Amino acid sequence: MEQGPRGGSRPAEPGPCLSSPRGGEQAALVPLLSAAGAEPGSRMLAVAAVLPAGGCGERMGVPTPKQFCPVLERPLISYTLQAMERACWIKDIIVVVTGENMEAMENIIKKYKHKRISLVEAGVTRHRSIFNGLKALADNQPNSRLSKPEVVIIHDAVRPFFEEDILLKVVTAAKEHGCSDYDLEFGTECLQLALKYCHIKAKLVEGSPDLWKVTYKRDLYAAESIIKERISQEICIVMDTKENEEHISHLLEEVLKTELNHIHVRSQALYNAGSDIQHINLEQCYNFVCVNVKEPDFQETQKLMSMLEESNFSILYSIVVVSVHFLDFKLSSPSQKMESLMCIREFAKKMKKRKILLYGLIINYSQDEQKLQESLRQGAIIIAALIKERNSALIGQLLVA
Ligand SMILES: Nc1ccn([C@@H]2O[C@H](COP(=O)(O)OP(=O)(O)OP(=O)(O)O)[C@@H](O)[C@H]2O)c(=O)n1
Ligand SMILES: O=P(O)(O)OC[C@@H](O)[C@@H](O)[C@@H](O)CO
Repeated sequence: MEQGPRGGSRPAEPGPCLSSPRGGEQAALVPLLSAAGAEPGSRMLAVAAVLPAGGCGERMGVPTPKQFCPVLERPLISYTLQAMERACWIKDIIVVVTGENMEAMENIIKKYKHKRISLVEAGVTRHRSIFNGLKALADNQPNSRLSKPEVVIIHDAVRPFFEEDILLKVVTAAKEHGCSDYDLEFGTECLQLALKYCHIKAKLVEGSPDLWKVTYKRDLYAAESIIKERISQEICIVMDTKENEEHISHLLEEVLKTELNHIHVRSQALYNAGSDIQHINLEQCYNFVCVNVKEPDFQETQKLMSMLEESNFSILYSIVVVSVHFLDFKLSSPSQKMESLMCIREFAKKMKKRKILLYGLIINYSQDEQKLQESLRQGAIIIAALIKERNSALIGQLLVA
């Protein structure tokens, strides 16, 4: 797949298809692709994808092939599958891996609950791997549950960042366009090969800068930064009070909104969420700030953590929970409060195994308005750093603002 224009910034989720494709030229294709949008009797375009993942990643210089290298503790290829699965109109996704990595790939599919995937054995070159993937989709395969598609998207398994709109553009181009001199001049070798050997008129579709390929070790760090940036965009403040009842939670929310540009912050009273915290999952929030106003210790945070644990939120990404406690430093010392919260350390270690990163934050609740604003601002900066860094070495620490 070639590069396409920038789409939304949210990562895709496996599971139910929540997004609906939009946009000018794509609109015409939507009824062809979406089962829900198809007119009775209209024919749906059959689309499949082949993801070559059979390379050894020599240029990366590490023993693990780059498609299996962990990024935020999850194999790179799982991010690519996650993005591909977002297009629910792609019927089959063929992943091409070497025989020796077949089992590892099966485990990844199981662990991260990827859907619509079939595995095929790789060839010695990328083109041969792709060819094997295509052969599996041909209509003459004995005992195959796969049906022959009209359009096949070929996408390197090591290009994890792309949106549904570029997939639609590529499929549209495959259906509608011919090949221009310009494409042949400035396109990739794949376009020339398609023309030379298959007499297929290829079309180059412009893509976003995010579509780059992970090739060298530094690219893994870049990928990690992009993912961290994306999952830091949503923060849910959870409090142990009814909404608007407690001034302090809302002050913190206001400061977070002004201090953390571009980040979407929203509040939720925990008692409202009840045991049904699943609806937050649908909006893909992986960051929680739990404000313990009424409870003397971190009972409210524990309640939230049990809910998160039960809901199995953390399959794809680790979740950051910042347990916030207010204290007037003039009336009692922060060290006393710290002592009463010491058990957070053991609890954080336990939660780490469930991919929940727990940190503690004590904020000075000064009666002096100016001081209070200052400590809230400092608190917001600490919260932002914890969420952006997702540093597991700092779990269970009690920070003071
Ligand atoms: N025999 C091969 C070689 C490559 N690929 C896949 O093609 C994509 C793009 O190729 P490239 O970046 O060159 O990957 P590697 O061959 O693994 O890297 P290197 O050239 O550094 O060894 C990767 O997803 C890779 O796994 C494949 O399926 N089969
Ligand atoms: O240039 P590199 O060897 O890094 O990339 C090889 C392929 O991934 C690349 O040629 C296709 O994706 C382009 O169609």
